[in-house]
Amino acid sequence: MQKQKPRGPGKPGSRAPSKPGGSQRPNNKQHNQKRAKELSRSKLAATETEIQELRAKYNEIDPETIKTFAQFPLSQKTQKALSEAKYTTPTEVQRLSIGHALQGKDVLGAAITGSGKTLAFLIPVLEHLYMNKWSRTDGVGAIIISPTRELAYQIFETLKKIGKHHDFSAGLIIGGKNLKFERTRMDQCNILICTPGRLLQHMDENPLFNTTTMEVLVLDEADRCLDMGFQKTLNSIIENFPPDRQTLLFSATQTNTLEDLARLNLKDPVYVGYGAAKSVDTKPSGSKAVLALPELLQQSYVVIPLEEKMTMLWSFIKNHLKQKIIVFVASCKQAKYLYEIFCKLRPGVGLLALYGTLHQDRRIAIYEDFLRKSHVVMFATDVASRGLDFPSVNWVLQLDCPEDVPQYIHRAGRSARNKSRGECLLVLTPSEEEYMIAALKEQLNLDIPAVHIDPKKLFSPRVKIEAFLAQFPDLRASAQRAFLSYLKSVFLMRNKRLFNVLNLDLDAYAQSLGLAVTPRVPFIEKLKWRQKQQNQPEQQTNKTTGFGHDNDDGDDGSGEEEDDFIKIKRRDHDVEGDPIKLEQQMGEEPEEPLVVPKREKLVTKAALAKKAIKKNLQINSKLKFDEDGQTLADERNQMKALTTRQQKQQETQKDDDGGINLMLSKALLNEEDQYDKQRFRELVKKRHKLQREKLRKKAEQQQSDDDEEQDEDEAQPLDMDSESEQSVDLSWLPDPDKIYKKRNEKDEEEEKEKEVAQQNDEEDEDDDDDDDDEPVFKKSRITDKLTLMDTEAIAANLLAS
Ligand SMILES: Nc1ncnc2c1ncn2[C@@H]1O[C@H](COP(=O)(O)OP(=O)(O)OP(=O)(O)O)[C@@H](O)[C@H]1O
Repeated sequence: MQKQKPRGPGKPGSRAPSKPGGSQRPNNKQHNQKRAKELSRSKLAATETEIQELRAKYNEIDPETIKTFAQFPLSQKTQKALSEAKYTTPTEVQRLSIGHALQGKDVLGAAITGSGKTLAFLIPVLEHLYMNKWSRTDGVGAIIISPTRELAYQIFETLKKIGKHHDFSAGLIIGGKNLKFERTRMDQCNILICTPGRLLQHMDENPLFNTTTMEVLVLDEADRCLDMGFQKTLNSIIENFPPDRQTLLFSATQTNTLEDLARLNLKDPVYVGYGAAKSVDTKPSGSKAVLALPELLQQSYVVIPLEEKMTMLWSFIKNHLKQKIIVFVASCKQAKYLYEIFCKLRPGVGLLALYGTLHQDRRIAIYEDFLRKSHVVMFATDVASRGLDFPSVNWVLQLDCPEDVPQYIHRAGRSARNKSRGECLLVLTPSEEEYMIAALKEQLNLDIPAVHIDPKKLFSPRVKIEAFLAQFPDLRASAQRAFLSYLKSVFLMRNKRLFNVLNLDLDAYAQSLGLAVTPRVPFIEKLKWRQKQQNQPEQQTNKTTGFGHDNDDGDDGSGEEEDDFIKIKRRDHDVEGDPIKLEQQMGEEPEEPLVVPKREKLVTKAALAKKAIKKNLQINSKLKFDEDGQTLADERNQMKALTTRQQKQQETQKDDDGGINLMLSKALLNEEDQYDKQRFRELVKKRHKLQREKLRKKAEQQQSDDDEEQDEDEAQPLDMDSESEQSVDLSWLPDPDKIYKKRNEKDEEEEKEKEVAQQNDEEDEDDDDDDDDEPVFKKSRITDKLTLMDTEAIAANLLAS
C-alpha cells in the first residue's frame, strides 16, 4: 500500500504562481486522489482474481505430488514470506494437512515432535482470512489456543514471520501480561493466540470481546488442551464459539477420545498422521493414541536411588560442559533450588531455570536466553516440555520420572528436532523402573537401553552443598521447599503403581539435598496413620475369623453388631475420582485398584469453636477479688451466663443454621459495655485512692520533717546562722504559726464542707474510701508552716512600716 506524504499547512501569501487554467495544488491533489483510487481498485481487482484462481485450484490439491510450498495454491503474500523465511519444502505433516485445511475441512493432525505442526495450521489460518477478504475492522477471525504461555509466544513469533506481508492484526493473549491493555486491543485483532485461562477471563470480563465473527479454531497440543486440567475452562470457551466454524487440532500425542472430539463439534474430520501408513482420511479406531518419537533421538535410561540423583546430576553436568541441556524436574521449587545451589557450586557452564511461578517477563527472557545460547543447562518443569522449539538441544535429562508416556515423548522431543540429532536420558528410581520401562515398551514398542554409571566418574557435591546451606538460611529454606514439593508431587500422582511416596527414603533424600534435618512431612504422616487405621480393624476381623467366633454362638444379631463395630464397610470410602485401572493398560492380571487418598477436611479454629459451643463446654474461669473480698469478675460471669442462656435458646429454635443473630449480638454487646464501664469506674477509683494515699504519706513525712526542724531551731543558738539574724532580735514577733494555723483551720473547715457536698453529688464515689481519706491537698496546706525565711521577710516588712 502506498502512503501519501503529509503536507504542511503552507504560509499565507506565499503561494506558488498559479499556472494558466487553474491552481496547481488542487489539481495535484485531485490527481493523487484519483490515482490512489485507481490503484486500490486495480489492487482489489487483482486480489479478487487471485482469490478466484486460488479457490479454483483447491480441489486439485494432491498431497502425494506436492514437493514444494510453491505447488500449494497459496497467496503471493504467504508464498513470499515463506521463501523469505527459507521454508521451501513442506514437512510431511504440512504436506498432508495443508490441502485439507485450505478446503475448509476439520483436521486432526498427529506428527512427531519438531515436525513443523505450527506451520501446518498457521498457513491455512492466514489463507482463510485472505480468501475471505478479512480486514482489520472485521474483528476476530481465528483463535489459536495453546496450553502454555511460552508456546503461545512462540506461535505468535512464527505468525509474525510468515504473515508479515498480510494486513491482518494479531494479538498474544496470555496470563501475566497487562490485562487492561489487552482488553482495549482485543476487538481490533483478527488472529488471537491465547492460553485457555486468559481467553476465558476476557470472555467473562471484557464486553468489547466478541467471538461471533470467529471462523477458525486451532488447538495446538490438542490432547493437553482437552485433558482433565483444562477440561472445564475449554468447555466454557467452546460454548462461546459459533458452531459453524473450522477446527484444526494438532499434537505429537493425539490421545483424544471420541468424546473429546464430540465436545468440539467436529464435522467429518480428516485424520493426518494416524495409522501405520500415515494415511489420510482414515479414521482411527475409537480413542487409539498416536505416539511417536523422532528417529534421530537416542534414548537411554539409568536406575539410581533417589538420594543419588544430585550426585548423578552434578557429575553429568561436569562431564557435558560444552553442551545444551534441559533437565526436567517434577516441581517449580525443585527447579528453583537446583538453579540456586548449582549457581553457588559453579559447574563451569551457564545455568538457567524455567518454571511456572516466575514472572512472565522473566520467563520470556529465560526462554529467549536458552534459544540463543549454545552451551547452557536449563532446569525446567513441564512448562517447557510441550511445543517449545529450542534449536540444537544436545541432551534432555528427565531427572524425575514423567507422569506417563506422552509426557516422556514431549520432554524427549525438545531434542532431535526437525531432523537433527539429540539424546535423552531417563533417570528412574528402582521402584519406578519396572512399570515405566514396560509402559514404554507397550505403548511405543520401544526398548530403551539401560546405562550404568561408572562410580569412579561420580563426584558428590554434598559436602559443599551442606556448607552452603549452613551459610545461607535462604538456600536452606529453598532446599526444604524443594524436598517437600517433590514428595508432594509424587504423592499427588494418580498412577500409584509408578509413584509411591511411601517407598521413598526421606532421610537419605533430605541429606542428598544438603539438609541436616529431615523436614516434617505432615501428609505422609497422615497417610501412614490412615493406613494403620485401615489395617487395624482388618487384622482384628481376621483374628475374629481365625478363632471362629463368627457364627458359633448362633446369635446372629449380636454377632452382626460386633462385626459392624470392627468391619470396614467400604474399603475405598475415601477415593477421590475413579481408581486407575493400570492392569488394563499393561495387559496384566487385575489387582486391587490403587487409589488416591482424598484430601482430609481442614479443621479450622472456627469449626472447633463451633463444636465446643455445641458441646456446651465450661471453660475454666478466673475469679478476681478486690481488697474488700468482692469478686471483680462477677459481671463477666453474669454475661457468660447470659450468653449460654441465649445460645441454649437459639439451639432450641433450631432455625438459625448460620449467619449472625443480631438480637443476641446486640444483647451481648450491651452486657459487655456495662461490664466494661463498671470495670473502668473501679479502676479509676482505685487509682485515686492510691494517689491520695501517696500524698498523705508525703504530707506526713513533710510534717515530721518540719517538726524536727523546729525543734532544732529552738535548740540551736541564733549565731549559728547568718550575720543579719545575729543583729536582729526577732523574739518579740508574734508566732506566725499561731496566726496562720487559725486561718488554715478555717479554710480547712470550709473545704471539708465543700467536699461533703461534692461527695453527695458524685454517685459513684465509695463512701468508705472517703471516710478514711481526707483530701490530701487540704492537709498539705495545713502542714505548710512558715519557714525561717518567711518569718524574716515578715519582720522586715513590719520594721519598714
Ligand atoms: N517446511 C519446513 N522447512 C524447514 N523447517 C521447518 C519447516 N517447518 C517447520 N520447520 C522448523 O521446524 C522446527 C519445528 O517446528 P515446530 O515447532 O512447528 O514443530 P512441532 O511439530 O510443532 O513440534 P512440537 O511437537 O514439539 O510442538 C521449527 O524450527 C521450524 O522453523
